[in-house]
Amino acid sequence: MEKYDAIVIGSGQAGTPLSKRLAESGLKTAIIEKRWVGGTCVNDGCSPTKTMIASAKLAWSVANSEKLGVHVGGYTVDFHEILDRKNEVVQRMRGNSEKGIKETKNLDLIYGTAVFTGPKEITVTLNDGSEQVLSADKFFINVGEKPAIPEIDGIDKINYLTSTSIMELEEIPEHLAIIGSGYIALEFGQMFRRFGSKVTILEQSERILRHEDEDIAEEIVKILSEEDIKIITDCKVELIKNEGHNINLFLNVTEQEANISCTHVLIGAGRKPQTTDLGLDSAGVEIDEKGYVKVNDKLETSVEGIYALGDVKGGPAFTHIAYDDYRVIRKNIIEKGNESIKDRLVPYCMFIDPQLGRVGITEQEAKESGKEVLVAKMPNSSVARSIETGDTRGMMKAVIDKETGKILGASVLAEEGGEIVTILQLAMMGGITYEQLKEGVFAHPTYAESLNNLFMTLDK
Ligand SMILES: Cc1cc2nc3c(=O)[nH]c(=O)nc-3n(C[C@H](O)[C@H](O)[C@H](O)COP(=O)(O)OP(=O)(O)OC[C@H]3O[C@@H](n4cnc5c(N)ncnc54)[C@H](O)[C@@H]3O)c2cc1C
Ligand SMILES: NC(=O)c1ccc[n+]([C@@H]2O[C@H](COP(=O)([O-])OP(=O)(O)OC[C@H]3O[C@@H](n4cnc5c(N)ncnc54)[C@H](O)[C@@H]3O)[C@@H](O)[C@H]2O)c1
Repeated sequence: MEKYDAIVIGSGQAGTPLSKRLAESGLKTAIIEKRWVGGTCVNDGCSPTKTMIASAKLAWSVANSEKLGVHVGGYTVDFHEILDRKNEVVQRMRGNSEKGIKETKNLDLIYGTAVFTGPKEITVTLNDGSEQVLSADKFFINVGEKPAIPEIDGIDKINYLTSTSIMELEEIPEHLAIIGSGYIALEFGQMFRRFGSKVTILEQSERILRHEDEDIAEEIVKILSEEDIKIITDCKVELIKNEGHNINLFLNVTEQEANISCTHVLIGAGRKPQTTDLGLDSAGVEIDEKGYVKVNDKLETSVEGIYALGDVKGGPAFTHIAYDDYRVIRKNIIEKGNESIKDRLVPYCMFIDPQLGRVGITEQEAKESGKEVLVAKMPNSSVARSIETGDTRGMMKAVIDKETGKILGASVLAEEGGEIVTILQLAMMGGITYEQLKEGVFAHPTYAESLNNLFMTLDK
């Protein structure tokens, strides 16, 4: 048995930088990865999707160029070239991460699948089939999530796609039906519609994006409908069947039976933690009823010296949150600090077009909490920059503490909504009030300048 000071399981967005810092601090460290360095974000998530979304956006811009007086005389989408570019981006990022690990002194990168086989002991089945038993004083679990497959009659008999396998398709689907209407459904749905697929989105709840404000969700439905994306809500997929080259989905839509025939089915119904085969019982690490590792606000598990970071601990599943988990652990363990994940801001951006940038609380959350708030709201048709660029889809809104004037949250559905909301996040971090933003001098005509106008709506 080989003994380490620290072992990181999973080379995701938290595990990779953490393993390097642990090793640099003088600890003999190993990082175990069963697949590829970089985890979901680099290999199956953020980077490949956003690379492909850039192609989809360009296709849409070309298709709509006449509105701005530019006539291009037709265009074609070469899916293979799009995939080649995506693969090149992914391989470059993965390669850089792997190189960084390999060049770090005191750090061993072991390719294999780790399973706890005792307290502070793991067995790694290496990719050549052999086994290694390793022990360490400290373990860091960063194994992430994988797509959750809903229990639907017949689902195992069809060749369904997940967010991972859809990026390896050889052809653009003729008709893509998507089960679910979250980030994965909406980002891939709009992307493939722009590549030429017919797209139908099937959501079991009464509306899409229930955690967002209703007006924001309605605006998104309107935008996607304008691109001929069909969204069916209140819909239960009861049975799925192959029918020749097609796949038939039998639906119960608001208690009416309906039927859809499509060529491909994408599952975008959430993700689940990769803890089932991790042997956490042998280590005594507690999980919740959904399989997420239970942690406190310092990311400590139920066993001293074992920590969990990133998606596997549940809660918001984003790359920047996994990375911030790394920061908390680094501060506490290497720099002897006293950091916590409690009350940290959780910004995010859904990369549909226009983007939905979000931070802090929504109007509906403010109402539920009974807090006295002001809500500033403005359509992008009032934004000079949007009018000039010819894209007035979407809206901006901010929730403000009535007593202090400080911003509590914001939703920006706009071109570069992710960047615009970050300005509001900075205001939240610095305690800047909405009145200061209303009177601030910002370069004309930028999206940032429209924040003057957003907060001026409160004068009326
Ligand atoms: C399609 C898609 C698009 C996304 N887009 C965005 C986005 O735009 N912005 C954003 O912030 N987030 C996005 N996300 C979410 C983001 O990818 C994740 O939140 C982030 O990657 C989580 O990182 P992590 O460190 O928790 O784990 P992961 O990155 O999932 O890494 C876990 C690693 O552990 C390895 N592993 C698992 N079990 C074992 C084991 N037993 N032994 C050894 N290794 C193991 C896995 O192979 C994997 O490499 C997206 C996700 C998906 C699926
Ligand atoms: N831009 C980003 O940051 C980004 C992009 C993609 C993915 N992600 C991450 O990946 C995670 C997973 O994304 P996701 O879109 O799969 O999950 P999600 O939780 O965002 O949405 C899943 C949706 O599927 C619906 N659903 C579940 N079962 C269903 C069924 N049987 N029939 C119909 N609808 C059903 C749910 O009601 C929900 O609306 C997200 O939580 C997010 O953290 C982030």
